[in-house]
Amino acid sequence: MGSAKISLPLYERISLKSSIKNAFDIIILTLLLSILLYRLLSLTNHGFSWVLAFLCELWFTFCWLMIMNIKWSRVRYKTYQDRLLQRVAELPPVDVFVTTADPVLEPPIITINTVLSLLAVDYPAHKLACYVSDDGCSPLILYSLIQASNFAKQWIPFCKKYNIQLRAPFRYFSNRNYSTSSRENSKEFLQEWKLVKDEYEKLRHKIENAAQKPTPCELSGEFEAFADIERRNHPTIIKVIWENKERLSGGLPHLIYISREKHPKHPHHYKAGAMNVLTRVSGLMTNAPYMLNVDCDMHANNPKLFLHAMCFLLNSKGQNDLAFVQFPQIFYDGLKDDPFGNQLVVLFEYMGKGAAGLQGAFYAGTGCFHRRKVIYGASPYDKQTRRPKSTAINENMTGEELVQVFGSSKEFVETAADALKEQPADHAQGIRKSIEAAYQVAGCRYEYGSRWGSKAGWIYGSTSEDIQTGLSIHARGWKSVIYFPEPPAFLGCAPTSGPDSLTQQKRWATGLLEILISKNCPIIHTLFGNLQFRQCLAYLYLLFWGFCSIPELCYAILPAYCLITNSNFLPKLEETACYIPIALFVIFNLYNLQEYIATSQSIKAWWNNQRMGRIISTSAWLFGVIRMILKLLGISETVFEVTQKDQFATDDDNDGVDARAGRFTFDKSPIFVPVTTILLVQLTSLAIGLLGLRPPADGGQGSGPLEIVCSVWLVLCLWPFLKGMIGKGKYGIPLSTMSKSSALALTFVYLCRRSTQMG
Ligand SMILES: O=c1ccn([C@@H]2O[C@H](COP(=O)(O)OP(=O)(O)O[C@H]3O[C@H](CO)[C@@H](O)[C@H](O)[C@H]3O)[C@@H](O)[C@H]2O)c(=O)[nH]1
Ligand SMILES: [Mn+2]
Repeated sequence: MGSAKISLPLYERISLKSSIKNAFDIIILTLLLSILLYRLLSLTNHGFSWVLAFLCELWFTFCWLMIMNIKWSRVRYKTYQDRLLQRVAELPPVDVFVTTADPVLEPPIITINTVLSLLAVDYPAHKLACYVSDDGCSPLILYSLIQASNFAKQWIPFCKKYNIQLRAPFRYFSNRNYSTSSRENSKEFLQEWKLVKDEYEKLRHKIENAAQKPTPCELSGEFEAFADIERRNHPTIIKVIWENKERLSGGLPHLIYISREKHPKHPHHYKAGAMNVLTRVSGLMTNAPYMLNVDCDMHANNPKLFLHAMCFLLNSKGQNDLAFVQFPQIFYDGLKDDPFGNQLVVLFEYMGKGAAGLQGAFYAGTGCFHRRKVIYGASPYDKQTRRPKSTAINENMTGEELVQVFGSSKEFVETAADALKEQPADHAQGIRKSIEAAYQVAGCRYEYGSRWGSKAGWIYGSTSEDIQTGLSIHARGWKSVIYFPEPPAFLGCAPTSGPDSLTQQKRWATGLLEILISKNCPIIHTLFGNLQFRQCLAYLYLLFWGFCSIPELCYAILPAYCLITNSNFLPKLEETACYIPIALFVIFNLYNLQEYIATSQSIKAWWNNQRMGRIISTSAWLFGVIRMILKLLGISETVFEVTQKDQFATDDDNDGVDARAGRFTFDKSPIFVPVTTILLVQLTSLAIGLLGLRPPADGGQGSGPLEIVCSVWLVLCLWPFLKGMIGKGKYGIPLSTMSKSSALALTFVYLCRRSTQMG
């Protein structure tokens, strides 16, 4: 092996700068600034609506600047796996974490498919350990994992022998189109295929049957710990389901089940808490220098994904300050044309790759490889001094300092010291030797008096623990990348209903605002830490999502207000200035549409996303703000509401998916009130405007066609709600929501009318 080869980089970073796109960004910015200027110059001739419009547009311009900041430095990467295998004699160990929280919302069959896909990746099995955290403390999950590990003994050799690409069995067996190679058509293969498929079907039935029963099996033996326990009040349960004792590279990786202790009196910090328990228990058992974390619904879709990640993490040149490798969240069996705007393709393509071109990609909570020492709170080396940038947590800490940060478990603190020094773990005694210590560090009181959740591990205090944790990593000066391999590394489930998407967005908005008002605010990290200025702006763009609801709401109400009061907030068609908003509207939407087309999505998907954008910002994000205020006032705590995961196609086609699946459904939740109200207000104002019921205009400033166009556009955006007004059952807006919204809409119309009479 020549030394020239050794020095070849394992990945390449390619800039995606596009001057055409930048030109359009600038055109849009110029138009926004022109509107602002026009409003300032004509402020004296106009009243309240003009000022409000100005303030909203000021906010939109600010947001646009932040968006430009992210998009202007987009990068993509390319990895060289062949060089990796030439360069490293031995691949490093990786601990894999899977989190699940509710056996009903997250069916175990989905979780075990994720686990099976990860156990079967192309990576030496004795370097892998898979830890499953079950926050639902469900014997069904343990039962399913035990069954799955038996099946794995057939599944993994089968995948490796025939080099199967899709290693989540439910996906593989529902999709056979690509098995075209001659080997895969041999008689031997077909026989084995049939055998494995039958075994998988048996496994599936076993789990489905077990799910029907109150308990999956008798709660004795391995399951005794689950007898007489409550989900929110129970001791720790840890089970080593499988240990690769002989440390065979072709064997089955370790598989460990963990349900951490819970007690109503002690906060458990949702997913972040679960991740920290996984971190500690794995530290005791295997202490791999790298860890991969995935949500239970995100199966591995590319068997080489670990090698891709290692190309980044082991590339000596950039190695020193690269903290994590994120893979994008991509969803399988998404509904046609993304009716609920939750497939996030454009978000990852532009914002993900954009942030990667700054200090680093955002951590998205799943599909991410971390360095253990980074999660433990270490800082990167300063290039000049060759010392860690910040001295708080580092490899030279004394035993006492380690205890202050990592808690009182002597065993764990020893492993943490090794992890910080990047010293390989000693596996001689097997993983069961530390089981007692593992019970201790999984206890609900363990973290008191330590720095878990503040300086070490996943950071607490936000329901968007992913962004918060990534931010604290970047704040120490680390970098990160996002990589889009082909085929995608992971595929997961997106929420399959309108309400679920709104709940998810509400949680995100709340969590992001929680970060903004915490001491983890990016502005503080830029002033006093190592967060780069442009990266800070990129974070602010995300953290402000919730606040966008207020200008969006005001701007949505403006055309209606103008139609009802016969005033205007946009220039008249006679004025040349009217071309500014018209041009902005057309160019902005075409620009946005182009991003959907460039990512191979349909025009309908663009339309659905932009319309969900209006719905989400005026409902879910608004509730995010309300939740944050309630938390600030100490009235209620924020909670992590787990998203329902559905498994679609188990048969050969997915046309079987209900044609109505994309239709919006409603329930009694107050989250539907604002949008319903906006719609009612638009309809009323259009009726007033079109039927000539407007009051006389004040000095020739009456509303014009542009206000009508805005109002009609909004009605089109809120079409699912219009359908909901006449829909029945779950497709209809409940009467209680309708009455609340009607009352609000009537009050609004009345107030508008009164203001004209008084004015
Ligand atoms: O108390 C809890 C709550 C949730 N989870 C797990 O957290 C994961 C994410 O939950 P999900 O309901 O799927 O939320 P999503 O909105 O789909 O998740 C996105 O947003 C979250 C932050 O809001 C991130 O943690 C996720 O990684 C990211 O995919 C799942 O594996 C859950 O099992 C727990 O382990 N414990
Ligand atoms: Mn999810």
